[in-house]
Amino acid sequence: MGLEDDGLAGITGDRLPDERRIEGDLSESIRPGGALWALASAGPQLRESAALAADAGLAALAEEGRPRAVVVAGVGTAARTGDILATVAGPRCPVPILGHRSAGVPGWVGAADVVIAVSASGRSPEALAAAEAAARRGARLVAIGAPDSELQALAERARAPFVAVPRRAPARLSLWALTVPVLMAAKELALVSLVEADIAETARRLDEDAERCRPDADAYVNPAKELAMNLAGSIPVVWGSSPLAGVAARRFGDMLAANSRYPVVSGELGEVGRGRVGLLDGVFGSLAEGQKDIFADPEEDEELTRLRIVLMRDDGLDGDDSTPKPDTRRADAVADLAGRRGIRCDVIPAEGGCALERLASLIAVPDFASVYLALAHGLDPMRVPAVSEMKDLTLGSE
Ligand SMILES: O=P(O)(O)OC[C@H]1O[C@](O)(CO)[C@@H](O)[C@@H]1O
Repeated sequence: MGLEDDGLAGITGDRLPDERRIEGDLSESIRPGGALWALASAGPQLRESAALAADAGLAALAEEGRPRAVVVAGVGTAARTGDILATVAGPRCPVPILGHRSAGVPGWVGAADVVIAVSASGRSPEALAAAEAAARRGARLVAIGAPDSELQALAERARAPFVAVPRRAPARLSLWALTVPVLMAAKELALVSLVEADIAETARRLDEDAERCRPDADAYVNPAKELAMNLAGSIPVVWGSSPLAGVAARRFGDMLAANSRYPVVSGELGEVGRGRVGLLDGVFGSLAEGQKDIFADPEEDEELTRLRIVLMRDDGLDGDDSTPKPDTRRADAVADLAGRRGIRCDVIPAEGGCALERLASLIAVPDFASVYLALAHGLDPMRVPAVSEMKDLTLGSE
């Protein structure tokens, strides 16, 4: 499709958010295939993918024992599954887990390694090139993506296991369907301990959060609508207080950019505290808040763009000695810093009894919030013209 067909003409929406848009008729988003429908299917996605992965012959991966390294290859949401694997495996994982976001695989990959190629469509040039390179170099390969895709054909030629994940929604709305097979592959390699109860509890939590965030629940009882309206008109700054919360923060960045079209700053507090936290003192931080004095023109004050912090707070799991306890002082400190400057801050606490569930507890509500924020601006969260145009303009450049 060319620029004229899918360019600026495809962009509709309103610069100013209007809460009435998310309290009204949302039938377009809740019909099968709509954005809210896809997010509400997170729990079922997880269960279905676990069953598909269990039947995909992943046990063959373990035949040659522990690998030297695991490379998760793909782009966008597919690449996020590698970040999730690394955080669920934790810092004591005996082998390195690396995300590879460009075509092919790193130069050192060879027969001692495992490559997990992930692509929701089964078509991304990056994942295809990774699968091809892995097979050529004799690395153990597992591929995850749409059934009957190029990726499946490639995996079959390489006699590698393939987990066929049905494609019912865009990749970013299929995070859980793509993630579970990656985790199950790592489980076969004894790199993560993921028991059935972890999957069941995580899926249950996703179901419960979907219920809390359902379209007919008003903003005062719906945490996603509340978060969306808190962020409306601001520059969201999403910081995670641990490596696990950092993954959730970056995921929220992906969703705010693609669905709500908001510029986002996201990261992990350990790193942020040594540099980026400086933005609290800038034009959109304390300088904007400083305008709130009794002499300020209220209209001008309203027009100022401000930062809004979302703090994803992970205080660790009692009794878990596989992961060092996160340093809670960082989360306290950033909330304090924001308070001193008058910058508003929403805190989302991690809950649950295992890493996967804790991650889900930080991702589910923000995922819904990104869609509600898009809808509040009259934007279609499913159509992202800039992404389609980018694809057109770079076709064949890989
Ligand atoms: O998972 P796939 O199909 O390889 O796509 C990779 C990425 O490309 C996009 O489709 C954008 O081009 C993203 O939405 C997606 O995460």
